[in-house]
Amino acid sequence: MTTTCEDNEMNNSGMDAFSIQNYRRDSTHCFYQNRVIQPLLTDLYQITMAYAYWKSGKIEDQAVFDLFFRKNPFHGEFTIFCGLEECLKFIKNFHYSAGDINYLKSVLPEGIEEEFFEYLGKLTAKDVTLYALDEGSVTFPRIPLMRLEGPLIIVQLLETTLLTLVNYASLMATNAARYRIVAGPVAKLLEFGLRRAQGPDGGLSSSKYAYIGGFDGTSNVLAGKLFNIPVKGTHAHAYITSYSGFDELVTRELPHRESGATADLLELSIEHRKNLSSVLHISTQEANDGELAAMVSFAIAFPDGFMALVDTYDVKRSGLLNFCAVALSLNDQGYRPVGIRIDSGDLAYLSCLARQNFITISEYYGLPWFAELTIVASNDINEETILSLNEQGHKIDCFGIGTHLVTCQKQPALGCVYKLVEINNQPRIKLSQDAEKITMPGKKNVFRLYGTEGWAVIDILQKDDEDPPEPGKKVLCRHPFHESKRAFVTPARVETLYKIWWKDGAIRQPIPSLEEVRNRVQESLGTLRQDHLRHLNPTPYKVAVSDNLYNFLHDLWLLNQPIGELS
Ligand SMILES: Nc1ncnc2c1ncn2[C@@H]1O[C@H](COP(=O)(O)OP(=O)(O)OP(=O)(O)O)[C@@H](O)[C@H]1O
Ligand SMILES: O=P(O)(O)OC[C@H]1O[C@H](OP(=O)(O)OP(=O)(O)O)[C@H](O)[C@@H]1O
Ligand SMILES: O=C(O)c1cccnc1
Ligand SMILES: [Mg+2]
Repeated sequence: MTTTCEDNEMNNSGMDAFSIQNYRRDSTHCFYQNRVIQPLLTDLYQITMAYAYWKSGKIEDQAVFDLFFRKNPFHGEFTIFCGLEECLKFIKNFHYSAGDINYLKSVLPEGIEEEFFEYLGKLTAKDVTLYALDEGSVTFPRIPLMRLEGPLIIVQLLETTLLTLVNYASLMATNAARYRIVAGPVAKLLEFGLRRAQGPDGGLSSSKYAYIGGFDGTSNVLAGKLFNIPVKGTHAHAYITSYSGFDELVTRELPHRESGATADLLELSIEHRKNLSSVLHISTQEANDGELAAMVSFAIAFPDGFMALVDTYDVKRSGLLNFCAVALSLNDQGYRPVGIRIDSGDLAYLSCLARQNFITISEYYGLPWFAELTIVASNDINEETILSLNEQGHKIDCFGIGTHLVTCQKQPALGCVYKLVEINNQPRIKLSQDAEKITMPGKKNVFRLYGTEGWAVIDILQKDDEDPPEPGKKVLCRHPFHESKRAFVTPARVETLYKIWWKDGAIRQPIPSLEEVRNRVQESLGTLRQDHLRHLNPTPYKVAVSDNLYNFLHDLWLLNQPIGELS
């Protein structure tokens, strides 16, 4: 299903997201565009180069650029490609306004010819062609995620913005996908990172790409509204600490869900707390009355969605006892509480303790659902914490994750680069002391070869004019730099990874919905063997070049590498 105007309007239930100042609705494709994404969101040197290209008569030059990265992030062996939809919106709307041109006149050195500004004012990306992988695909170092062809000046001018749109989106989706892998398919994952994100745009992007990468929802309300992502949340310690005793409770009554008969929820809870004290062998002496009052008031506000933070004073001696007392009172009034959140202490131990108490109560009171109450854990959780919790054994149903997820603390940037690989049909190569950094010259195509068991075996880059590999036919796959590293692969299936997304001034494929991209991530990861995905020392996935491309690359390398002289 692709996103249509109607879908968006329905999804947002008539809300006025379109009027939000910093987001605009694209007239044809009806998706939001952050207004910050515009041609001046670039590095000055792109515009300086544009002038120098223009001045030296390179207006008609045709260029090909590849956008790729050299190393998978987070010590992993895979990356999720994201950001394509944003790139397409940017390319589609690429145009310098009169205000942009005036600003550029004010910052560029004096003496720049007026005709250049006239040229810039008319510039669009209509002559650009964009090839790219599907958004949400798993990918690897050296695979060009995108290939851009078109007039040198415009394709050069796109560089920085495309990089900023792909780098963080892909890093974030990869990070989220890694959390999903360690948490397993069942645990719920909520993104709580807005307050710790790299500013408001970072916060919105992280919520979007965390969802795409496999999270179940976000606490970020605007992200929910703009991207139609499920929004979820509990409450903060402030809510609990805002009460210090029973007498601060203004409302105590809660009508029964069916009969409407009112009961004093505080009285019921105090009574249940007394009984629970002997059932759970916890003294009521140390249970905090302010905490109970806060929980009662929250339960009255949300009798159908009661979820309480239990670690404000002491999970074992206060929070759990108070929560269970209020939960039983809600049950008396015909409601089903939801669960607890633990935000400090030993999350393995406390979640097991909570689950044990829930089971005891469920058996004692004959309430099977009590054993199944949701346990949410938060507090500086990262991949390693989840792995460690898994080893220890825990009873957490849902992880709320902020700082480590959205700031990508383990690796704060994906190093995507944008390199010229061909100009006027002539290949270009960028040499480096470090062979791994040498660029792959020329227009290339990329294929994924699958084995008989359905796993992805290898990705192969070929020259654009080569015939694609065929199922059942042996393909020579070569390491791009090590002559002796070669293998024959007979694929059971061949996947062409590129599609043309933008050509002749129009988007050429249906834009997948957020849900489709999210599904694509899991489907794509599902084709990788487990050893590529494991946390510790994962096996690198092979990215090869065809024999033709190998020879082409090495011939050009020798041609361009000066021969040193020893004296
Ligand atoms: N069982 C566990 N195994 C591994 N790591 C855990 C476990 N329980 C909690 N953690 C992690 O340990 C860290 C504990 O943080 P910290 O030392 O600040 O303690 P805290 O419980 O938050 O303390 P405070 O009560 O003072 O806020 C957090 O990053 C948390 O995710
Ligand atoms: O820990 P994170 O992964 O970043 O998840 C988000 C955190 O945000 C909240 O804490 P808050 O800002 O209230 O402060 P705190 O860290 O002192 O609990 C919440 O209680 C989580 O602990
Ligand atoms: O809803 C929550 O529990 C929440 C939201 C943001 C940050 N920490 C927790
Ligand atoms: Mg915290």
